[in-house]
Amino acid sequence: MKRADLVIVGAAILSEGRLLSAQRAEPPHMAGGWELPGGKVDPGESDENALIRECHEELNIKVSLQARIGGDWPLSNTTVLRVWTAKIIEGEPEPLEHLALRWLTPAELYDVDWLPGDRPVIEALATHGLT
Ligand SMILES: Nc1nc2c([nH]c(=O)n2[C@H]2C[C@H](O)[C@@H](COP(=O)(O)OP(=O)(O)OP(=O)(O)O)O2)c(=O)[nH]1
Repeated sequence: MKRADLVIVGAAILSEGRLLSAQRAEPPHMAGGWELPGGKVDPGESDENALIRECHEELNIKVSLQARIGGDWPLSNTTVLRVWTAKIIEGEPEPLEHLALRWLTPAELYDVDWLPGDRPVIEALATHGLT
């Protein structure tokens, strides 16, 4: 099996039993879809540091990572998504690079239009519980 060329890291940020979802602003074919905050791991950077950096750049918060959810979630033939649950240790999330942010309770988990690659992850998170 081919190793993934590109690793995307995503944060399932949890607070008071809710999950933070973020609405993509670009590219045009993904704009409006909802995702977990995160992004590409830079060369030489650890997955964990990339995720902490992305949360700061995108949301202006400091997070601490908790549990890995699953393994490599495929996004395409060459890209995988790796997900950690996270807690906010400083700041209030601001949509610096997203169209909107929304906190979802367990009952609201499927109220947003998740990007296709995220849907199995959201199911795993529902099983994990939003704590
Ligand atoms: N961050 C994030 N990206 C996701 C998720 N699901 C999913 O399919 N993607 C896709 C969207 C993008 O094609 C890619 C992430 O790229 P990005 O553009 O967010 O990464 P980045 O912040 O490092 O961006 P840039 O420096 O290239 O602008 O992964 C998800 O839950 N979170």
